[in-house]
Amino acid sequence: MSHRHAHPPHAPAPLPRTVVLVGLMGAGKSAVGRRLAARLGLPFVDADTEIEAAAGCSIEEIFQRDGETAFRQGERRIIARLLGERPVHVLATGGGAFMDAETRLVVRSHAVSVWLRADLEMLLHRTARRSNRPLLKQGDPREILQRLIDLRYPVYAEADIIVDSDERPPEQTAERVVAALETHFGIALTPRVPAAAHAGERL
Ligand SMILES: Nc1ncnc2c1ncn2[C@@H]1O[C@H](COP(=O)(O)OP(=O)(O)OP(=O)(O)O)[C@@H](O)[C@H]1O
Ligand SMILES: O=C(O)C1=C[C@@H](O)[C@@H](O)[C@H](O)C1
Ligand SMILES: [Mg+2]
Repeated sequence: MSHRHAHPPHAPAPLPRTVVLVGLMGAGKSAVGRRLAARLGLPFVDADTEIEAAAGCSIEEIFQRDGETAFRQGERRIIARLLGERPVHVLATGGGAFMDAETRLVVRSHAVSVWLRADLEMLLHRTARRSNRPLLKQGDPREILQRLIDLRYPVYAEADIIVDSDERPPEQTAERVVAALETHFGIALTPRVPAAAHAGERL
């Protein structure tokens, strides 16, 4: 009967599409994406990491050795493959990925896109430490990020959903993405394996 296939009470409404996170370097695509995936009980995939694994070296090395154009080609190919082959997941893209028209088309047809929007000061603060951002080493980070904001924000604005990634902790940003997804799809999303229920079963 239909009951046998019904979701157990604590199962989520299944997310119909992969969530693709877009935004500038430091927007929190990786940090928020990892938490969002955990919250939704979905696998988390980081396109930058996948590109590095496929190339066998870091993004900085790809930029140095093969140039940005080659990196962009690899990025386009890997994102198309991930969205075509992987079941529903949370995908953090590299900051430049959504600028590619072909990638935007693939994202539009396979996924729901979420722009994590952050202002210049926030981005500067968050990118001050970590590397893997060869673009920020080409000059003054403030000037570079401001230029990228001017260039990219009108395109990021094409995303299905926009969530502000501000000074609040990434967990809260992830929760606001969940709420926006619920509104977008008109469904209720609950964790696949609620921590409390899981612990309870083990007692
Ligand atoms: N509220 C927040 N939301 C997102 N990230 C935050 C927040 N607070 C602090 N961070 C930190 O900011 C840093 C940059 O975030 P993250 O690496 O996720 O950016 P990104 O969008 O993946 O950038 P890139 O495009 O370069 O990969 C991380 O160290 C992250 O932990
Ligand atoms: O904004 C960008 O163009 C980039 C962002 C990073 O995620 C990496 O994909 C790479 O450093 C390029
Ligand atoms: Mg990242």
